[in-house]
Amino acid sequence: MEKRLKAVNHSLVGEIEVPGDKSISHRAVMFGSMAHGVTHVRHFLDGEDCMRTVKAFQAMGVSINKQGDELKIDGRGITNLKKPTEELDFGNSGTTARLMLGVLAGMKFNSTVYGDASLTKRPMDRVVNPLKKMGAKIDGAESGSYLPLTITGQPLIGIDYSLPVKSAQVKSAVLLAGLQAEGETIVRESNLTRNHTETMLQAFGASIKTEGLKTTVTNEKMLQGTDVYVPGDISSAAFFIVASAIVPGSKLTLKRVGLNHTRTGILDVIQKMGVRINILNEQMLGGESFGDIIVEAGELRSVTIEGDLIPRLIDEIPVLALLATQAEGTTVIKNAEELRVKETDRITAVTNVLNGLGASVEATADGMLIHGKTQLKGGKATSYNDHRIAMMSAIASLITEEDVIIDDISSIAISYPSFFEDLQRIK
Ligand SMILES: O=C(O)C1=C[C@@H](OP(=O)(O)O)[C@@H](O)[C@H](O)C1
Ligand SMILES: C=C(OP(=O)(O)O)C(=O)O
Repeated sequence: MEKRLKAVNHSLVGEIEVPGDKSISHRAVMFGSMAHGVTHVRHFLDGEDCMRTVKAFQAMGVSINKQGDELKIDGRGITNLKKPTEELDFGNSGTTARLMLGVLAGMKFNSTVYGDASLTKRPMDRVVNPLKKMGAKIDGAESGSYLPLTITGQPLIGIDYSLPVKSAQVKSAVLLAGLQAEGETIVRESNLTRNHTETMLQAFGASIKTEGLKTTVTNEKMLQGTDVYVPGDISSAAFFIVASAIVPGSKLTLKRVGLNHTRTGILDVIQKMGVRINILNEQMLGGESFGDIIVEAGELRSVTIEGDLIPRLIDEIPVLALLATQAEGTTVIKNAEELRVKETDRITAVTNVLNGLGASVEATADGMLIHGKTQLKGGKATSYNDHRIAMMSAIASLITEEDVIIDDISSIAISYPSFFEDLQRIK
């Protein structure tokens, strides 16, 4: 579905509560299903990706009832999950695919999993390799590097594994397999990636311990259901944070947004760029902190985004690149090669879309150079069927001289089905 968007000629003012965090929503469904007893989830993200995870567990015999953004999960326990009634379709969801491989590897049954055209191109060997070291039997194209994959459930043994990629999905897959493995499973990271798996597993009663960059989990088949509140997704809030930062005179409040330190790189970067941020009403539930973020536009300057910061803002880089087009000087983004294996190659996609709208962006092997400040003109934008690229283009339209026409906005339902309603509310 194509969409034409017009610029605004006034500042943005108002309040938005973005939907629940995608990473936390996936994990709530998984751990609630694998636990014994009932788990209630509040402010669940009712997006296409998380629904893939819901459907996978329903196919394994778990009763999951959804009413609006609330879920009631009647957990079956890890050992009582049933052989799926069908091949599992993970759609566009990398998180579902990687984490579910860790769950399925140690089951007593066999399963087959597949995804859409984008997911079929994304690397699965990063997860399959450590799982094979644990004793898993996973078959598919190129030694199991790509979906579709067939998993022959096996007894697993713990490993001590150093992550070769900065990926929370790989870390989580190994930890979830570790719950079913004999002995200890240790995962070591070189950069801290999002830690929602570790935090939530603790709330479900797993014996898991993190010391610096090392996480250890032991066999735990008796997770206990608990209630989960899902804070707003900072990766979704990012679009409105940037909107508020690029439209002169704006002041937006984003209510109850997740503020887990492993996810707040965007707040550090935009403050360095000159955006004014205030955090109010900070609270903590289930080990996850959240609060209201107030964002006020200011004079923007360029920054360098690299190293340890990258995993803390990886999904926000497309919209941060848009922000950088409005900053004086050259913004350098490096060490972000992971962007090349997301829903699309996001380095190529962001460069092409922003240049098409009138920006000056150079792609590099592991990032981008964004020369600012440029007046964006507008015109056609390709979404590459990637939700984050489509939403970045929609936010760009707020400041273009002419309309922006996005070729297809359907991918936005992956992570933010109510995006245009929220955009309309502050426009
Ligand atoms: O664990 C997760 O929920 C996620 C981890 C990140 O992926 P990688 O683990 O591939 O970096 C992120 O890009 C993705 O949107 C969600
Ligand atoms: C990369 C993303 O998700 P996933 O890996 O789950 O497809 C994303 O939401 O930007």
